[in-house]
Amino acid sequence: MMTDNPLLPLRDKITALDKQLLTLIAQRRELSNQVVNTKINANIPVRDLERERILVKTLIETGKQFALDELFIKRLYQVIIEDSVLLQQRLLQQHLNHDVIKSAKIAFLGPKGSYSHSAMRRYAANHFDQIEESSCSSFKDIFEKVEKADVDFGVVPIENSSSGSINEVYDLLQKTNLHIIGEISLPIDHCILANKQATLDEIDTVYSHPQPFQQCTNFLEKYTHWKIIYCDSTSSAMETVAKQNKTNVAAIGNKDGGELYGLQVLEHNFANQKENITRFIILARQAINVSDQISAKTTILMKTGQQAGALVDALLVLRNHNIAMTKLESRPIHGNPWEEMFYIDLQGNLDSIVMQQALKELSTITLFLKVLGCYPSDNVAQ
Ligand SMILES: C=C(O[C@@H]1C=C(C(=O)O)C=C[C@H]1O)C(=O)O
Repeated sequence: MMTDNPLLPLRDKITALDKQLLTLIAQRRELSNQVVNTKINANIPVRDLERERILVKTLIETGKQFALDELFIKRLYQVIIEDSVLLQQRLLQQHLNHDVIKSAKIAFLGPKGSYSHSAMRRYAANHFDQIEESSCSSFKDIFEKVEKADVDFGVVPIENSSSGSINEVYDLLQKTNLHIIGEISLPIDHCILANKQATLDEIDTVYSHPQPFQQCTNFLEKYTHWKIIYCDSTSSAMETVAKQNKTNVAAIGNKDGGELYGLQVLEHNFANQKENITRFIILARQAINVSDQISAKTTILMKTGQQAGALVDALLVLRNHNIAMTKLESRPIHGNPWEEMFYIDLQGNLDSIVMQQALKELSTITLFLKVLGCYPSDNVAQ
């Protein structure tokens, strides 16, 4: 005989409360939307860290009355405020660039189900009403499709918190005329994905893109008998495993992608760094303007002379203008052995007076200097 689930009445109440919570969050978002209009008219910066600090402090006090934990409230509002700030940044950017792009064609490393696909979808959801997805089999292919105007934008990974820079992408940036117009960071939870019925003990062959293998070396040391096979993307690895339909093969990729190919998760969250994050950049043929009311990043490419202290001299220019550097990367210049190209991510707007002055000074002491792009920073740390 069927018995009624005793949890049902309470679960119904929880569901009803959750609906109210979402309604309130949507109302809060709408207010944030109105706030940005006032900020545009009065030229006020989007971010107000002091207001955020006082707000969270007050909420923690209020939470105490309901026995709510301080850390819980901090985490909850970090997410809510981040969403609010990113929403305002996007609205401001649309206002400045007059570009509410309804429909866009975007290239990514595919097939569907790759991390690049997830990053592309997340970026697109916040920027366009409609998209046409263009799946590519290499990073080079993505660059070429944007350059040839086969697509409007390209999304490529640039660095990962476990394995570091994605050199192939840095090398392609050296030769392209494309501009970086945005960035998006995606938490990466690698999974061992196998066909139904398979168990971890049976696996002897693992397919994936070289990147996940690099990010999971500690975990892979436990399985030295696994044969490792490189693929164009994590999703093509999943596709291969699903097609073979055997119980001794597996792919490393993400859970959602695995579902798409009918694979089960045997193990997950095993990257060398527990917080495994990949930062992706968005490429376009045209540079964008970034509002001085939001936090911006400028990426430059430069080649210094080979004399002692040449790089230090260049970095001193940045320090003297109080420009913070969030990343410095160097890559060999093809055809010029032992010469290096430097990639620098700077905190600041390309159009600001300090940045313009710093770049002017840098151009006099470097052999080559190019701005790869200025774009809104997606880092909304509090
Ligand atoms: C909503 C505002 O914009 C930003 C977002 C905030 C929020 O979501 O609470 C608070 C301060 C600002 O950084 C505001 O200025 O009030």
